[in-house]
Amino acid sequence: MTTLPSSPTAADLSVEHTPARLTPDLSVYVAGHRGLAGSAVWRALSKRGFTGLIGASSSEVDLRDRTATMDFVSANRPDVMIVAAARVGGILANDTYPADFLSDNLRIQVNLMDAARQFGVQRLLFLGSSCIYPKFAEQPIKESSLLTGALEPTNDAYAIAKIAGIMQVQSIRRQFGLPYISAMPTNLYGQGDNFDATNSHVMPALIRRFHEAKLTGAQEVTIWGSGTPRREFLHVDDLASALVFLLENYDSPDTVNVGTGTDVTIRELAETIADVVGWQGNLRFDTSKPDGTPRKLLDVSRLRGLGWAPEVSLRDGVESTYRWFTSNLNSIRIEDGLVGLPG
Ligand SMILES: NC(=O)C1=CN([C@@H]2O[C@H](COP(=O)(O)OP(=O)(O)OC[C@H]3O[C@@H](n4cnc5c(N)ncnc54)[C@H](OP(=O)(O)O)[C@@H]3O)[C@@H](O)[C@H]2O)C=CC1
Ligand SMILES: C[C@H]1O[C@H](OP(=O)(O)OP(=O)(O)OC[C@H]2O[C@@H](n3cnc4c(=O)[nH]c(N)nc43)[C@H](O)[C@@H]2O)[C@@H](O)[C@@H](O)C1=O
Repeated sequence: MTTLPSSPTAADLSVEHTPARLTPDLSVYVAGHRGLAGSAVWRALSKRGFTGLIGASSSEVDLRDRTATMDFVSANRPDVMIVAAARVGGILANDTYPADFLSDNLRIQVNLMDAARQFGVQRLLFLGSSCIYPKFAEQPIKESSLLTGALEPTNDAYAIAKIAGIMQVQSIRRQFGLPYISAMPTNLYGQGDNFDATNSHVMPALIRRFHEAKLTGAQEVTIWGSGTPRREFLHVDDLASALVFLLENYDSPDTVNVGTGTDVTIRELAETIADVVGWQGNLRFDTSKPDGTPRKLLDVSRLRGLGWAPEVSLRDGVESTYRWFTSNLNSIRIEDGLVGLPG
């Protein structure tokens, strides 16, 4: 008679383990490797000598398609998977297309994580977002604030998809004992961002708008909302460094906030970008546009406690992003492709 190996108990799965080393001989599938976060992770792993990196564009493999996703993961059999593919956008895109944000993100992450489990992925990191926390969460927001209050309505559909992703990670750990983890980044920015005029996040939108105002000699630039909401901005190279760090050092069902621990008002951000771009004039606040959540500063003590800290200051990050933007005007990414912008 054969004896079946005993399944891990719930107690086994709730404890933190020491993760296996993330060595460069492992193959890593970076889902979403052409996006802001995924491309930064790809650069970080390449720098560390990983040669078995796997990626596919959405036109090659539409991750909303379950069969296509299963076939791709089955054919490539990655050791590690980073889930940085998602339908992503700024406040207006989230508010305008909630059905797409919910449906696309649920399908992408369910397909990827099911495929990971089925085809032997040893280690997985799922990326959520700080918008999963309640609109009026106590600041700075601890990971334990999850599901303690109502969400910000402009991005509640996207947030619910991301919360489902955290639960999928926890459920896979509980049922199958796999060391999958999730991380919740704050607002990101940097090279490779989406600079669409309408559907992007505030940082790329304002870099583009101030740049165009400088070129046209405009005396006034419009900022959406009141300018009073506070946001925390993390440079995407810092995000990539944090994610690699977590894959090497963290293994627990609890999600981890990834941020800088400091925030600024949107007015302060606009003033910084205007200064970096070299534009002077009047800021007009368009209060017909939504403000979104008044503040979402992450409590980053869990990640700091593990020994990781960000390196890029906001000023330096805006400067390097603007330098990258002006050096890549011929191929700037917008919502559905690449465009050339005036230089
Ligand atoms: N940007 C931010 O401020 C924040 C982002 N995050 C999270 O980080 C992750 C990455 O976001 P970010 O890099 O900014 O987003 P991007 O829009 O820059 O990149 C998303 C990537 O997902 C891929 N993708 C989208 N839909 C599909 C699909 N149907 N099939 C295959 N691939 C698809 C895109 O591929 P392709 O280019 O080939 O079309 C793209 O490379 C997301 O989970 C997001 O929620 C969290 C907090 C803040
Ligand atoms: C990362 C995060 O991103 C989104 O949430 P958000 O933090 O509100 O992100 P945002 O960058 O779009 O806006 C931040 C603030 O900036 C103001 N603002 C001014 N002028 C522009 C402007 O021109 N564009 C944009 N987008 N915002 C502007 C804007 O009114 C708001 O007060 C979520 O969808 C959510 O899903 C999510 O995860």
